[in-house]
Amino acid sequence: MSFRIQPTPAARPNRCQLFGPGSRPAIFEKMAASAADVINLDLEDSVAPTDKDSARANIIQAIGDIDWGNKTLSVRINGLDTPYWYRDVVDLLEQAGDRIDIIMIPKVGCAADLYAVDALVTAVERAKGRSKPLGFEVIIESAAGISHVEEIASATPRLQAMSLGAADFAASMGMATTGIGGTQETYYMAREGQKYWSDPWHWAQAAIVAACRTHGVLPVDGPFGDFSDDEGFRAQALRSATLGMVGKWAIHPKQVAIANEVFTPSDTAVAEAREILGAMEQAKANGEGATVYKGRLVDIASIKQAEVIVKQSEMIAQNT
Ligand SMILES: CC(=O)SCCNC(=O)CCNC(=O)[C@H](O)C(C)(C)COP(=O)(O)OP(=O)(O)OC[C@H]1O[C@@H](n2cnc3c(N)ncnc32)[C@H](O)[C@@H]1OP(=O)(O)O
Ligand SMILES: O=CC(=O)O
Ligand SMILES: [Mg+2]
Repeated sequence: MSFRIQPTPAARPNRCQLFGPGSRPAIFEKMAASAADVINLDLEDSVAPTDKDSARANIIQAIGDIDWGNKTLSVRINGLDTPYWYRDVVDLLEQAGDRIDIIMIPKVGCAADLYAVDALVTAVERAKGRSKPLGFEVIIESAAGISHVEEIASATPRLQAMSLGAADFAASMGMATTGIGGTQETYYMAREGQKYWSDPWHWAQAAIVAACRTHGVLPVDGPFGDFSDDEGFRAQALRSATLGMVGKWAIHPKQVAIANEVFTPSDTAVAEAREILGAMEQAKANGEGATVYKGRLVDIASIKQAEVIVKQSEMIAQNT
């Protein structure tokens, strides 16, 4: 381990973030009743420009009126290149009360974007005497965002989570696709007449996970647009979990259960992790740093791997 210890991210479940347009208040109660850990009420791209003001008013009303239980409640504000974002921040902080936990800042391109929002949020919080500091989450969904991902991850102590936004990311990168996440038909290797599909999101996800883990931020996989494709959603979520992400967005309620299942360590995985910890306890008692578990090497690094699974499982059990 480096002299600098890797910080621990917020200890809260973030297996699924369920989105809904702020211009569709009829679904807010359904979102609150869902099994998602995080609710994202949207003011940005699912809301038409003509509906921005009414969507903001809907969300402010609903934050106070609806029982959101123990969910993390987040509002996605508009991007810093729009005329809407400052009004989103000011009205939410001045009118929505303390129940809002986080704002999600889209299309972040550099640390200075977060500095600007932090300055505004801090001023309004001080003016209003808000007792609970507002958290931030960001979406990496542009060429600039992925290029500056590490400085963004370290930009402010308010930052709790960072998502990959596959739709805008693809557009910004000039990728030849209209698909939102998942397998891309044209991204394959060919050998002996067979196609072998590859994962065009992998490198961006890995960069996000590394930046997040360096700075104690939760790495999250963003939307999977084809909500009729459960198998595709599950495969994408499994790849994200394997890379170190802690959860995934749902853009339709049917995706929530799959995300929760994938990002909750299974009983089998937890049992095996505990057995590895037991095997290493025994090894330690024997004065050994390494031993054999089910025919494979386990050593002191295996303790840390097993602890990731056990701690995640315990944290979820304690908070859901
Ligand atoms: C690229 C990005 O930025 S993604 C993030 C921004 N996008 C969003 O927020 C979009 C969120 N999703 C939606 O708006 C909707 O789910 C849509 C438009 C995709 C589909 O909506 P519908 O056509 O109503 O879906 P469908 O008919 O299958 O809905 C089934 C039920 O789930 C409800 N429902 C639909 N979406 C949601 C949601 N996001 N949250 C909670 N409930 C929902 C419907 O009201 C319906 O309820 P009912 O059975 O009581 O009538
Ligand atoms: O905002 C999300 C995206 O995929 O774009
Ligand atoms: Mg986007």
